Amino acid sequence: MNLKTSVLDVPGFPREGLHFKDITPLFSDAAAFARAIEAMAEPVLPLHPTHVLGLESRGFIFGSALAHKLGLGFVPARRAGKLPRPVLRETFATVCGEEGLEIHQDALQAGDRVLIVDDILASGATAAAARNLVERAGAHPLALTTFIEMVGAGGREALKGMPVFSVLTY
Ligand SMILES: O=P(O)(O)OC[C@H]1O[C@H](OP(=O)(O)OP(=O)(O)O)[C@H](O)[C@@H]1O
Ligand SMILES: Nc1ncnc2[nH]cnc12
Repeated sequence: MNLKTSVLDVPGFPREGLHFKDITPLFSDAAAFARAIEAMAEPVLPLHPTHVLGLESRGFIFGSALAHKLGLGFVPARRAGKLPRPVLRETFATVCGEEGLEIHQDALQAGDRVLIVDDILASGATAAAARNLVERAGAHPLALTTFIEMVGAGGREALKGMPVFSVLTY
């Protein structure tokens, strides 16, 4: 199965000069979505994660499916201001301005082995913020698993020292 047929290229979105990868066709195709989750699960099984940290919002879709498949708890990393109880917050720069990512202060504990899950790795700013949150919580960031990796966008460099697994590269 060629999963690239489930990803549509949208030049000019969300603005001129950017090239958006639309993965909604993957989600609506049960067989393709299942194959994507299998491909994301396979390399991380030997790491023995205890939790999945899913990054808002498309990382929630992959992350919750993966957590279910692996029998793990799911922790959401949300945009700033969305979680109701005390949080840890990391801010980072994106092409659209400054963003904040938060987890509940009590979401992870020392000794937890956390798999960070997102839909796409580009500059790595989002995943690096997530890794910092895991470390600040006293837990261990095991790896990032992402469906798409934009090679040459700086993601691997931003996550130096942490394994990165991706299913599709562009
Ligand atoms: O590696 P980076 O340069 O940080 O880019 C990757 C991030 O960009 C997208 O998030 P977006 O803000 O578009 O969120 P969404 O999933 O809610 O659409 C994507 O879901 C990743 O989280
Ligand atoms: N090229 C891209 N397509 C979709 N989401 C993204 N997030 C960062 N880069 C992206």
